[in-house]
Amino acid sequence: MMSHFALPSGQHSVIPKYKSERPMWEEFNNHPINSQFVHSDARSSEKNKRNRMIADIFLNIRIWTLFALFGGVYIYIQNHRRRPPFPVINTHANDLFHRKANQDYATNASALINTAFTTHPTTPFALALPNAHKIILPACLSNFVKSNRDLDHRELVRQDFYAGYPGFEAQDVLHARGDMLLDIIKTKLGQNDGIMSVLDVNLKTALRIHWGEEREWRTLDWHADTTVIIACAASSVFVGPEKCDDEEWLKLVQGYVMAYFSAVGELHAYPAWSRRIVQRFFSPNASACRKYVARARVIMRDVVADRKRRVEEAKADGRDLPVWNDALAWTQAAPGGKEVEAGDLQLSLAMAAMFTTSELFRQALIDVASHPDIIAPLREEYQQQSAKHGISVAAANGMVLMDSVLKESQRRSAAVVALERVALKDVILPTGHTLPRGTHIMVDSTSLLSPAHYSDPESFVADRFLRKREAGDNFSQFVQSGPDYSVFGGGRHICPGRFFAGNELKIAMAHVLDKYNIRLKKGYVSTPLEIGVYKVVDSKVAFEIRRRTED
Ligand code: HEM
Repeated sequence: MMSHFALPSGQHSVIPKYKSERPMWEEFNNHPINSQFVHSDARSSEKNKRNRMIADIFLNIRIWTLFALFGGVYIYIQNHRRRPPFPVINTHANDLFHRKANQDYATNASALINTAFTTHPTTPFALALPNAHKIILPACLSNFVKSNRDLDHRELVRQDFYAGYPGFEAQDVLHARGDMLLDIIKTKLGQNDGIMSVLDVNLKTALRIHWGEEREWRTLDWHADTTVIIACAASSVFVGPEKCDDEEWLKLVQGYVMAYFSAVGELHAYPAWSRRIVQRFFSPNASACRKYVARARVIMRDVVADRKRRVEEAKADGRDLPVWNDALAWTQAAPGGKEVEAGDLQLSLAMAAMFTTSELFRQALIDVASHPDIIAPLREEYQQQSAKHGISVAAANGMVLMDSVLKESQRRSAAVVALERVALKDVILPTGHTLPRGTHIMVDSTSLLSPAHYSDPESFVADRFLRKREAGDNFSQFVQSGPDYSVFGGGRHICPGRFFAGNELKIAMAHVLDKYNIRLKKGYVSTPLEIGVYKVVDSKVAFEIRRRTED
């Protein structure tokens, strides 16, 4: 994965290479200058004495008893401290190291939650995750959670995703206390006609390069060939023309996102006290993150310097100044933007946008390929809208069937919880229960697959949300959040990137359907994979494509 990395030129000359494989202290003792102070016989008898002392310590039963005692007290305190003031639904007797609880969580979370609601229909209960207890609140509290300012999303993400650890700087930037990046996402990315044509051109190019022009059926390299399409589209708007189709940059952002989320998953499994040590010294994914950050900073500093140079040259020549319409330019122009490493900003955008959007792209592709009768109406809708409005926000807004398809795919592949928050102080719930400060909460979202809310909830119904929308339901558009639909969150933390994600996905899906025939391998039935309370799109799909002849 790292082979594409060239270290910044000249770096080897500033970092002196340590010349010996021996431990540093051994070198110190053996160095002529130091050894002259110690006579060699005296030195060896000293060494023997020291070795005997170490052996004595390790063979001493009292020392081991002390170790065991401290260990036991530590585990007791940890378990005691971690116990929440609500019933835990995956607790087991004699499960000292939470192995059974973790196993239950990993393989059976949604069933556990559904069962728990039969005994606690309107009151909170707790779910033990490998890194913390999470309190699950009933969906009837979702509006309370969305509007309560003492229940914070950003602080939760900072805690759960280890902001402040070296290599995880993208997280620090994304969930920093200021609003610079969020404002840019909200104001510049969402409803900006200027970026629609950029997305359009780059998606066409990305599909031609990565999916090809082959007129015979072939199977995609599913994960890589779908992620790269979203990476190219997003990069065209985030980093701009210099790097949006640069192979090293595209690999870097995809590699960082993958390494970062893998490292976070690994760290969850370690006790809190050891995570910084593991992250710093024993996690290859975290170490990859540090290298990616260092390289991203170098690349982005060069791009920023080059842009500055071009502006200066244009000024000197009396030419019109060059203008860039991308997140790099917007952040550079924003107050405080220049103080943040441009590389970190880019990685943080990639982290927020890449995984979420490419997962939904994959799910929508699977759903549409599994329901081929919907393909012709979707193609027709795109043709009509682009003929009427050109490639624009208005055209994307007019793609109402595609909007419904995306929301339906999202409904079926969403996590069984939403609205993850941490209590910044003690919070009294409308149920009368108190959430102590520091409590992590999630709100039940199992209604997304409940027959009480959706007829035939397990099935993909392409126009389900379109019909609701036509019947006057205000919460049925892709970007809308409602009391029972919080896949983009809600309240002041609602995902600011949802408009951009919607536009990007609509154009990406339209181009795929316009240019390719798509299908799943014959007989293949795909379902999302549940990992705890989250779901990931089927990663093993044999997804087949063929370039269409009509153009
Ligand atoms: C299908 C794609 C996406 C999904 C499903 C998604 C989902 C979410 C969710 C669930 C939240 C938490 C909201 C809450 O709990 O109230 C969130 C927050 C956020 N999202 Fe997205 N997101 C997507 C795409 C994007 C994109 C494309 C961007 C950026 C360009 C983005 C940027 C952010 C940011 C910055 C936050 C933090 C907001 C805050 O803390 O106030 N997201 N997203």
